[in-house]
Amino acid sequence: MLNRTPKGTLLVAGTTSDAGKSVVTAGICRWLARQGVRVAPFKAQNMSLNSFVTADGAEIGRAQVAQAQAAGLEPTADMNPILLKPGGERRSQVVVLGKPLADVDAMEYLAYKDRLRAVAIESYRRLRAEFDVVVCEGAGSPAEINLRRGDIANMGLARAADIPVVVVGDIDRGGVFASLYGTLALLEAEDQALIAGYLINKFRGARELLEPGLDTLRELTGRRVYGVLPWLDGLWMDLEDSLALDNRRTAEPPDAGSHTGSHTGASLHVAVVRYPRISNFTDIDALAAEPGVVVRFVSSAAEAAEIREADLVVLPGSRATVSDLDWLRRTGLASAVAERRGPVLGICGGYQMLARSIMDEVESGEGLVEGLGLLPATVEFGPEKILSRPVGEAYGHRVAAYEIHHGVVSFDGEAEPFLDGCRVGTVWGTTWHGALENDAFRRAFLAEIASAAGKDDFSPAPGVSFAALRERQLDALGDMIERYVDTDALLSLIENGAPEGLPALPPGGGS
Ligand SMILES: NC(=O)CC[C@H](N)C(=O)O
Repeated sequence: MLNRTPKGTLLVAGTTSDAGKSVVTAGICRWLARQGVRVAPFKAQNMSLNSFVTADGAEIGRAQVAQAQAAGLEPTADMNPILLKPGGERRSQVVVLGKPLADVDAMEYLAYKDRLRAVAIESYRRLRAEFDVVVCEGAGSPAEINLRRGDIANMGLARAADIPVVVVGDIDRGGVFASLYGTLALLEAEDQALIAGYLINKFRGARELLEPGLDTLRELTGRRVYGVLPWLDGLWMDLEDSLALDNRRTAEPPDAGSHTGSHTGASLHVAVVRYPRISNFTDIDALAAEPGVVVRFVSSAAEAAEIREADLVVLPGSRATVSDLDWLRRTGLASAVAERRGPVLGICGGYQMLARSIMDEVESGEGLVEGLGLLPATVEFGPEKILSRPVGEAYGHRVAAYEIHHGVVSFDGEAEPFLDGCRVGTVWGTTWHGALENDAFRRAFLAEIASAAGKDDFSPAPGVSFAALRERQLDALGDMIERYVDTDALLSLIENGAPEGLPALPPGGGS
């Protein structure tokens, strides 16, 4: 426990996307919360297709939800006031304080920026008023100098609210010294004055070998290295965006611990279709967490065999149902799905694809489109976005879930109800995200899938608690901060702001 209540703030920036900002922010939140500090996470602007619905029906990025949990809080819209959900190469839906505001291309978005900066700063100020500490997460890199003028999430925020900044660099990807140095040096002097120092992330190897580089970095920049964080396996749950998923072929099981018991029978193979606009892929994490369930992502025609051979195929959520369905057809994966006899589960966008027809003047503007026709259902897109936290039942177990969609599915009497959706034979569809996180339901569903796939001997492990896994991950991140960060120095930065007299480096900081 700390001998005082620290009050203050910090912004965690990164040299690149996926440098580990979300993980570090979550870790700092958990570390502070464990010491009785009332801390809240904040990310002014997030670009992600993994989102969640707060208790009062606001849509925010999933990473801020995990960080709120790390802080012991219910998530609120203020923690991520602006969420950009890319739907095409250049277009995004702009979600402001949890509700969709507009669908814009990258140029049109510039016109919104001043207004949105004010919205974000108001959210930040509300959190500051309510909590002792606010830990902000930047977006991308603060040295995207082409975007600096309109910036809301990095130095634009830090300058507007006088927030000290630490920059996280990913040493595993290489070039960490150049990117840490260059990120600072490209910024203008006033921005540089807020960059207090660095965190090296994802380090594997001998610390002694790193030390000379750290010394040089300190000398060249006049700044601290607050810590060197180790490479940690399996700490990705909820804290990644879809960009990071590009590198992943399998959903790694988190460390389930020894208390969960084991499954019986042969492994169950799950193939998850990774379309270009896959959304809410955190739905898959609960499957990957089950011992004996092997999850693979399928994203090209070359992998069609996986679709044919898997025990279960999952069509997950999609931010662009009609164009992802078109992609499914062009890759030939659609016919592989249609030819299957074994289980298929469609979730939200994936459920919509399984319908007979999709009427969409809203998301794609394509009008009437033929679906895969595996379920006796039709979809009608509406302008209003449905954001809710439904609770229902299946297989005699309570299921708490969340919904994020414009498309409304209706099904006819041939189908049996399943959650809010339906089932015919070995094809299941639901609009609900997060259903698989409900442990008893997930086990019952997996047992049913196993028998439908002819693996009657499979029986899921009796004791996996998905909520407990999340908690353990957050604890591990809190431990990481406690162990590998100079926490006294970090606390002093949070309380006192960036030290006076930090040198400004050329070229950004003058000659
Ligand atoms: N969450 C989802 O999969 C959304 C599906 C679809 N894009 C819709 O808005 O209706």
